[in-house]
Amino acid sequence: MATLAIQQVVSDYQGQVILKGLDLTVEKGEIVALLGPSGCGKTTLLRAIAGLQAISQGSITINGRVVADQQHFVASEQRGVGMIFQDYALFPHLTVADNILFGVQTRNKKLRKARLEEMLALVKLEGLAKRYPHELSGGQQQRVSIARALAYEPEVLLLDEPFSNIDAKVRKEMMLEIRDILKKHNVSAVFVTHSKDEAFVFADKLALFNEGRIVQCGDAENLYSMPSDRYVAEFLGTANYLSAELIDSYHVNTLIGPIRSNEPLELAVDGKAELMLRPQHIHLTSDTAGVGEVLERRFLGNICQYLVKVEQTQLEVHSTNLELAVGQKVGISYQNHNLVLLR
Ligand SMILES: Nc1ncnc2c1ncn2[C@@H]1O[C@H](COP(=O)(O)OP(=O)(O)OP(=O)(O)O)[C@@H](O)[C@H]1O
Repeated sequence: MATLAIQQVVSDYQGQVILKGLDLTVEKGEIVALLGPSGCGKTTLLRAIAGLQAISQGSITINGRVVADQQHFVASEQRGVGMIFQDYALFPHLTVADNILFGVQTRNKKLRKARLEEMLALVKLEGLAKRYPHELSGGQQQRVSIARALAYEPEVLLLDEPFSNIDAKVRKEMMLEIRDILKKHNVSAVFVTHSKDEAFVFADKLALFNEGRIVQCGDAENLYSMPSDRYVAEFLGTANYLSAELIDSYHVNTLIGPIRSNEPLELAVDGKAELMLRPQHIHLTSDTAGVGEVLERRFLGNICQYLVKVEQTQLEVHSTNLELAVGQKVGISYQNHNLVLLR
């Protein structure tokens, strides 16, 4: 049984439909990123799961218990969800210890003390129990908010842009550390972000949003290498497109010659499509009789980013060949992979 099941959820604000029929499941111990640009409905879905936003259609089920549908609305505090916000939302007048123990039900002093110590050790804040939030760094405050959410032993942990206030220099390290904590405790989590880089580092599975819909859901590698459309392809990285015509179920003809796919291709009846190639799939060689011409060269350290013109098409190429100059003719080949054809 999935920890969280969202089925055909629709939600609106004053008649404006924000979530347009979403399906999503989160398995036990899985971390799922709700990823997409600003205003696409990620936070609205998180709020609907938390019970802070009503849904008008569909259902939300946590460990087999319906918490929201047309007949049911379980109050937020009875859903077993923990929330971590962008601004940490700690109680400023409570110490670290009291913040962490805020949602812990038991009144048994021994159990409370043991839970506090376990949580402080987990988030590496031993010795800071008596401090107040304003006496902590941003990263330490974030750890307290995590300890508070986990101390309550939520069935699902919800995180709303939890890393956006953390200094870019330590953000990745912090994300890996928190991911490690969630994995150790087998916590099921849903995490909102507009950053693909954060989603790649922190999540097991990505649900990519566009205007109130989930356009594709799966692990990062699968979405990156097998996007269902141009929106997904471009949200997750640079994409080049070449007009392609199907030769047979493994080959297409393109401006740079025939290209072979490792897996059989699926294509519309007319046999025409756009072939998506990532910048690192294209190889360049110095060749005076080559079909391409280097228009731009940008040195990026271990690679060069080239803009190459082939007839009317421009391709962005990331290459470890640093020797090519602007104006030079180049031969173009490709790395063997499973081709992606889009309409
Ligand atoms: N309280 C509200 N009243 C009316 N409309 C709202 C309210 N909150 C959000 N909206 C609208 O709902 C849409 C989705 O907002 P939401 O906050 O879910 O997006 P988001 O993907 O989380 O964006 P961001 O990354 O900017 O937080 C937006 O068009 C927004 O203007």
